[in-house]
Formats: sequence, C-alpha cells, structure tokens
Amino acid sequence: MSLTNTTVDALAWICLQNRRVLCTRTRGKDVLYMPGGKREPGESDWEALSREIQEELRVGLVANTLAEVTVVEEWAHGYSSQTQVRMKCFQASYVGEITPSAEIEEIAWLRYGDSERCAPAAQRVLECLHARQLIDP
Ligand SMILES: Nc1nc2c([nH]c(=O)n2[C@H]2C[C@H](O)[C@@H](COP(=O)(O)OP(=O)(O)OP(=O)(O)O)O2)c(=O)[nH]1
Repeated sequence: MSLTNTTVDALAWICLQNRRVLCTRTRGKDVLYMPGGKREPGESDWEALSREIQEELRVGLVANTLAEVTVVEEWAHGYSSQTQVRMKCFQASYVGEITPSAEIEEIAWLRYGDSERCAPAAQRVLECLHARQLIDP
C-alpha cells in the first residue's frame, strides 16, 4: 500500500432471518450497507459494534453471543479512491425490536441476488454468506 492509502476500521452486524440478511441505507446514500460503522479510538469490537447497532437500529446486541463471521477488505464507499475499508463482521443475538433510527432511511432483507444494491464491502459479505449457504440465491 502506498503512503497515500488509508483504511477505515469498521465493524458490521450480520443479522440473518429467513435466509436473508439485514442491510441498511443511510439517509442521502444510494446504496445499502451492512449495519455497523467505524470504531472510535480505544473501543473494543464489542463496544463499537453494540454502540453502532443501538444507534442505527435501536436494539441491544447480547454480549456473550458475539461470533466473528468474516473480515472483508474493499474500497470504501463514499470516500476517495485511495481509501479502503476493513470490515470485521459478527453475528450476535439481539434484544428489542429492530426500529430504524432517524439516520436510516431504509432497511432491507437481502438475498444474494440483491447484491448490486449494496456497497462493495457489503457485496463481499453477501458472497461469503452465499458460499456458506446462509442466504438464498
Ligand atoms: N457499516 C458499513 N460501512 C461501510 C460499508 N461499506 C463501506 O464502504 N463502508 C464504509 C463507509 C462508511 O462510511 C464507513 C463506516 O461506516 P459509518 O460511516 O456508518 O460509520 P460512522 O457511523 O462512524 O460514520 P460517521 O457518520 O461518523 O462518518 O465504512 C458497509 O457495508 N457497512
């Protein structure tokens, strides 16, 4: 990597239901993301992910159910062409009812065939879930 490259350190929640995965679209964006976001300085995976999911979807993740699924590296959506995202993805049980917050304009339950609606990093996640037969074609 050249010195001008930077990497966004992000966490994502893999929420599966009926062989589809939950994705979100932030207000003003034109593509879907895996729910989650950037780590703040000093936060653990758990702290960053549970905070982001509470902020976006108003549910609480259950700490002892956190299980890493994959790490994807891709060009970061919405950044300059030099910027990549490294997104660590976890499954976890949740409590509460999924309720998009004001910043989320849309939630969608996607199967693999819906990939083109997603940012590149989320597309890599859908590929992984499809390869493991966790979502429908
Ligand atoms: N959560 C998430 N982020 C993604 C995906 N694809 C992708 O390029 N990113 C990049 C762009 C996002 O701006 C960045 C981190 O997510 P975020 O911007 O929602 O994090 P944040 O809530 O802390 O953001 P901010 O409003 O403070 O800038 O990672 C994806 O599928 N999910």
